[in-house]
Formats: sequence, C-alpha cells, structure tokens
Amino acid sequence: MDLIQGTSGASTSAASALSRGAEFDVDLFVIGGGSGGIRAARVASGHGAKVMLAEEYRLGGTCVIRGCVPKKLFVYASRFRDTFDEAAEFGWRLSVPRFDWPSLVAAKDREITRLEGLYGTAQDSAGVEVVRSRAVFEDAHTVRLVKDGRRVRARTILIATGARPELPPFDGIELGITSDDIFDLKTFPRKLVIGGAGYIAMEFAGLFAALGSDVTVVCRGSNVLRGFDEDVRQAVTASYTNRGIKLMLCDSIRRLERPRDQVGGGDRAGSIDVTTEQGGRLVADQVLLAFGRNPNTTSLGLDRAGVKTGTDGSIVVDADSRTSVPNIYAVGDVSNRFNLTPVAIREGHAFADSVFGEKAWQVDYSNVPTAVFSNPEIGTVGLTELEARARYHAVDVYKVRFRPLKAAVTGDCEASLLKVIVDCETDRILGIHIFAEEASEMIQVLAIAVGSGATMKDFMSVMAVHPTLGEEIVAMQTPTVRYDRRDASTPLAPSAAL
Ligand SMILES: Cc1cc2nc3c(=O)[nH]c(=O)nc-3n(C[C@H](O)[C@H](O)[C@H](O)COP(=O)(O)OP(=O)(O)OC[C@H]3O[C@@H](n4cnc5c(N)ncnc54)[C@H](O)[C@@H]3O)c2cc1C
Ligand SMILES: NC(=O)c1ccc[n+]([C@@H]2O[C@H](COP(=O)([O-])OP(=O)(O)OC[C@H]3O[C@@H](n4cnc5c(N)ncnc54)[C@H](O)[C@@H]3O)[C@@H](O)[C@H]2O)c1
Repeated sequence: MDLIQGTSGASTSAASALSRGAEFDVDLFVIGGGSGGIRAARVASGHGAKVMLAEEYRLGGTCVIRGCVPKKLFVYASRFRDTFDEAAEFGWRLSVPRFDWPSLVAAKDREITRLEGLYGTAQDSAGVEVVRSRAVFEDAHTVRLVKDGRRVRARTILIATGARPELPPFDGIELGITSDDIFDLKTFPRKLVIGGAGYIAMEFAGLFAALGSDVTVVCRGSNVLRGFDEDVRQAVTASYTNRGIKLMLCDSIRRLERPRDQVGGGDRAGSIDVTTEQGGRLVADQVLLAFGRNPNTTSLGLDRAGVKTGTDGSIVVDADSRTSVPNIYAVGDVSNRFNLTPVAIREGHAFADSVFGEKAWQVDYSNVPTAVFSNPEIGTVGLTELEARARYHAVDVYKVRFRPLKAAVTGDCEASLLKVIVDCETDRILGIHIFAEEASEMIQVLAIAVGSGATMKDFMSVMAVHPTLGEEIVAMQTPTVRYDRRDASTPLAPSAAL
C-alpha cells in the first residue's frame, strides 16, 4: 500500500516551474484517489510537479475502502472458527464462542477510517491538493469539478478511476448486492447465494461459510476460478464441498424475486427467491453478484478529450500508460491490465517517475504473483501447467499433496497442494501454484525466485526449514510427470486427470 511503502515531501525541483505560466493551473491533474492515483500524485509532487487530485467518494479507493483491506479483515475474522475447533484438539477448553457481526463491521470501519485519514495526511504533506469531487473532462487539458463547476487546466491528466461491479441483465437484479455493499450489511446473512466463481466469489464464499453462513455458489463454467491451474481449481472445489459450501456448476442465476408471502411479513420477510437457468430454486437472505468488474469510464467525458476506449470500455494505453491523447495517461483497473492493487501502484509510480522525474521506466508484467484469500489460500505465480505445455516443448510437473503437521492432531484430512512447473530444457521454473494455509505469504517470497530465473536445481539445493509447509518445495526431488511434445508416449491430458 502506498503509505506503508514510504513517503516523500513536496519538492522544490525545477519541474514545479512547469505550471507557473498562465496556460495551466497545475502540472498534473489526477482523476481518482485509489491505489494508482494516490501513488502517482505523491511521486509526481515529489518530483516538483504542482498536483491536484480529485476523489468523488473516499480517499484510498477500492482497495482500502471496499476491497483488499476490509476483505482481509473479514478473512481474519473467519479463520477463528477453525482455530477454535482445532484448539480443543490441542487441549484448550473454551466456552462456546459466539460471533457478533456488528462488532466486526465496526472494527473494520475504524480501521478503514484510520487508513483514509493517513492517506489524506500523506497527500497533504506531499503537497498534493486533494479535492473531494467527481471530475470529468471538458477537453484534453481541462477537467470540470462536478461539485462546484470549477474548471481546472492541466498540462498532464492521469485517469485512475478504477472499476465497478459488472451487473448482467436479469430479472430482479436490484435485489442482489455487490462486494461494495457486503462490507456494511446491517444483518449477518444466514443464507448467502453467490453468482460468479472468480476471486470475489471464492473469497467471500470461504469467509462467510466460516463465519456461519449457509453458502451456495452458482458458477457458469464447469469449474471455479477460470484461468487458474487445473489442479488448484480441483483442490478448491473438493475443499469447499467438504466444508459444506454448495457449488452449482454449469448454471447461472436467471431471476431474483421477493417471495409472495413476504408482503404479509411472514418468517421469510427479507428473503430472496433465486431461480437458476437449470431450473434450480434457492432461498437466500442476500445474493452477492460477483461477475467481474468493468472499467470506470462512463460519463467521464472521454469523447470530449478524444481518449479512445477498447470494446470492454477500458482505456487503451501503451507500455508507458499513455492514452491515444499524448498528454493523458491511465493507470490501474481503468486500463484493465492486471487488476490488482500492487500493479496499479507500480503503474502510477512508473508514470510519475517517467513524466515528472529524471528516469523513465516501464512496468514489467512478467511473473505477477497473485493470491486468492480463500480458505485455505491460493498462491500462484507464472504459468499454469496447461499454459507451459502450450508454450514449451518439454515440461516437468512436480506435484505434492500433503497434510500439515497440525492435521495429525486435529484429524483434518484436507490435503494441501504444491505444484511446480519446470522447463526441461533449461530447468528454469515457469510457474508455482499452492493451495495451502498461508499460500499468499509463501508465493510472495517464491515470486522473487521465479522472477530471478531460479532453476529446480537451485530449489533442490536449498536446505529445508523443518517443520514447515514451505519445506515441501525444496524436498521435491523427481518430477511427477513429464510432457514432451516430441515424445509420442507423453500423456496428453492435464496432469490433474492422472
Ligand atoms: C472486493 C475486492 C477485493 C479485492 N482484493 C484484492 C486483493 O486482495 N489484492 C489485490 O491486489 N487486489 C484486490 N482487489 C483489486 C484492487 O482493489 C484494485 O485492483 C485496485 O484498487 C485498483 O486501483 P485503482 O487505483 O485502479 O482504482 P481504485 O482503487 O478503484 O480507485 C479509483 C478511485 O477513483 C474514484 N473515481 C472514479 N471516478 C471518478 C471521477 N470521475 N472523479 C473523481 N473520482 C473518481 C473512485 O471513487 C475510486 O476511489 C480487490 C477488489 C475488490 C473489489
Ligand atoms: N485477492 C485478490 O487479489 C483479488 C480479490 C478480489 C478481486 N480481485 C480483482 O478484482 C477483479 C474482479 O473480481 P471478480 O471476482 O468480480 O471477477 P473475476 O473476473 O475474477 O470473476 C468473475 C466471475 O464471474 C463469472 N461471470 C461473469 N459474467 C457472468 C454472467 N453473466 N453469468 C454468470 N457468471 C458470470 C465468470 O465466469 C467468473 O467466474 C478480479 O479479476 C481481480 O482482478 C483481486
């Protein structure tokens, strides 16, 4: 996150002279105070630019206010359930724990309000002028602040407006909620139906099930988490099913409606009837719509500025984050590259250094690690097995399923998964996929090795730290399976099917 990664004061460098002429009010106008915009504004100001930033909602953007941060706090809350259960096996005698949803929501609110304040202070001390208003384009150098109609002329404009939930058209969709709403529900949802099976669906399914909801995921595809490694997808499906989460595969939501008896205020008041395309009928307290996110480009006046968008509504940019208009740039989710906070931050930083600093650089998108904060977690970096087999002649797959030591006492039968994909010709590691407790922490560190071109021999030569989950990765000695396109006897199916 921007604040934690350092601060920089307002600079007096020569670049500040840029806006002193009458032509422009500021050197840089940033639209959107989320991960990408905040970083860009602060760094540009540090390079001496006169910067103004407009935010229409709350400073911090999706990640801080209704994304990564509150989500991770809820994930922490949800993990106590397993801990309480396991504690008994380790000799602890506890009275029956009771979960209080309003207390969790209040704790989350305190933390995001604190963070929001810190972001404001950091922008102030960096010399960035923050305006609490929606901003729209008037032309390629002018933005209008919707709140008071003020017009600001800027030499350079950065679009960092993020994305918003996709809402496919079906009857009764207004009865559903999105991830924007779920953090502030007044009442805990006892029965939760989730449409979609990507990051948000799987994270919220895992955490709400652990908090005590009866969860059903309605997934359009034949398996969850499209694009992830097949073994990981199968492991999540098995694990979630085992935890009582119902997965309705190859199905999607057709209609939401209030039950007829609800008008009378019967027991089902507030409930929602869900009908699926395959004729399934479910009853829910809440229906979470997690169908992906769309770039925030509508009603921004992009046509008045001449900025081009792609078919998905995202802003078309080059490797320098420059749009079709030379003085206008875009970073983060609005450009729909890798829609992750660290990527938005790095894009904002590269833009600010390149345009206002002395050294230009570009973001390297190879080996971007990512985690799904499911229960257990997924950590992944590099190519999946199927991607590697499509691109390389010969690929070794190392795969181990193991039970953490803790499970020997708790009796938990769930297997964790660790999978490494290796290019046979160079021995270089092409991808790592983990489904295990703390996989997010492991993958962050492993990504350094993969990004540095580590080989399997390098991994094997490292001494294990025992007893840990991570030691499994240096204990892998022989490939589970080799795929060689030049060898007719090589298996053709994904190794998950073996
Ligand atoms: C539920 C959820 C969980 C997530 N969890 C993770 C995670 O664990 N890890 C991770 O890496 N990523 C996660 N993400 C993704 C991450 O939040 C985004 O990739 C990241 O926030 C993108 O940053 P951004 O700067 O592009 O946009 P945002 O952070 O969305 O910021 C855009 C800002 O622009 C403002 N804005 C929009 N239009 C205007 C306008 N016209 N004028 C003024 N202001 C405007 C918005 O109010 C918003 O504050 C999650 C997303 C969601 C929804
Ligand atoms: N841990 C993290 O880093 C994290 C967490 C949450 C979100 N995010 C980011 O936010 C983005 C948005 O998350 P998301 O889960 O909404 O999107 P997603 O793209 O991960 O998943 C969308 C899901 O909705 C399904 N879908 C789409 N349209 C549908 C339709 N009409 N009917 C039925 N199903 C449909 C897709 O098949 C997919 O399963 C992610 O792609 C990711 O970039 C990251």
